[in-house]
Amino acid sequence: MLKALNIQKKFGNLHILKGVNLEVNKGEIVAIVGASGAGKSSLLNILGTLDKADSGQVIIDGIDTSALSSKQLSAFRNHKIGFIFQFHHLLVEFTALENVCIPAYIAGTSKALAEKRAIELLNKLGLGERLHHKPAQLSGGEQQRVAVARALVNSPALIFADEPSGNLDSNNARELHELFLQLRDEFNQTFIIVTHNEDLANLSDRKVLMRDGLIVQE
Ligand SMILES: Nc1ncnc2c1ncn2[C@@H]1O[C@H](COP(=O)(O)OP(=O)(O)OP(=O)(O)O)[C@@H](O)[C@H]1O
Repeated sequence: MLKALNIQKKFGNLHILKGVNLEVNKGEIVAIVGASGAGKSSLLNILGTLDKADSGQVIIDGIDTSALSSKQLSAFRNHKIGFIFQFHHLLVEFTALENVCIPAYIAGTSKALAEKRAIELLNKLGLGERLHHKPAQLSGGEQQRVAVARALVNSPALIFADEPSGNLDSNNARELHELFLQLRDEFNQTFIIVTHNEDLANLSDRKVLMRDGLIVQE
């Protein structure tokens, strides 16, 4: 599903990633853990094609992403990758349903089909009664579940999450973690998650420990 080969990244004089190799299989939940500053978010951004490595390759679903132009890469991200961040980044002036539909519209899906898929997902995530609420009218946990539905709407091959439960209380965090397991079990969904949350790291299929720009244990 994903293969990263010898990923290197420098910011100025700082050597942030020093040759990271990682392989992730379909249907796997992989947690990237490690101390603050180890390079976890930098790695996630490169694996998710939001940032470019100085050298090395990221191959997703058999496609070498380093060979894609920026336009091809945008389309690739829209179709193949879903993102969930610590702060949900929902658009405040749009409803839950509209927020979930937006990536589908960008992918060229018709309004009818996008809404059908979005409603299915929002129902599944327990938000069937909240379709027309705007983010400010939703709880933090609900907002994050809308962000999960948005990440799923184009049926991505891979979901990247950076501290997805970092902004949630323990009950909402637990519910979100259970949702990830359910999506893995039902849809064989693949997740790569950066987290400091030990519960989430422990329930993942594999923990990858980063230290000082390298994976030190898989
Ligand atoms: N755009 C940037 N420019 C310069 N330095 C950066 C940039 N992004 C990250 N860094 C530096 O790279 C190092 C790794 O940062 P990164 O955010 O990947 O760590 P992390 O392991 O995710 O940390 P945390 O757990 O605190 O989020 C840090 O020293 C950070 O200051």
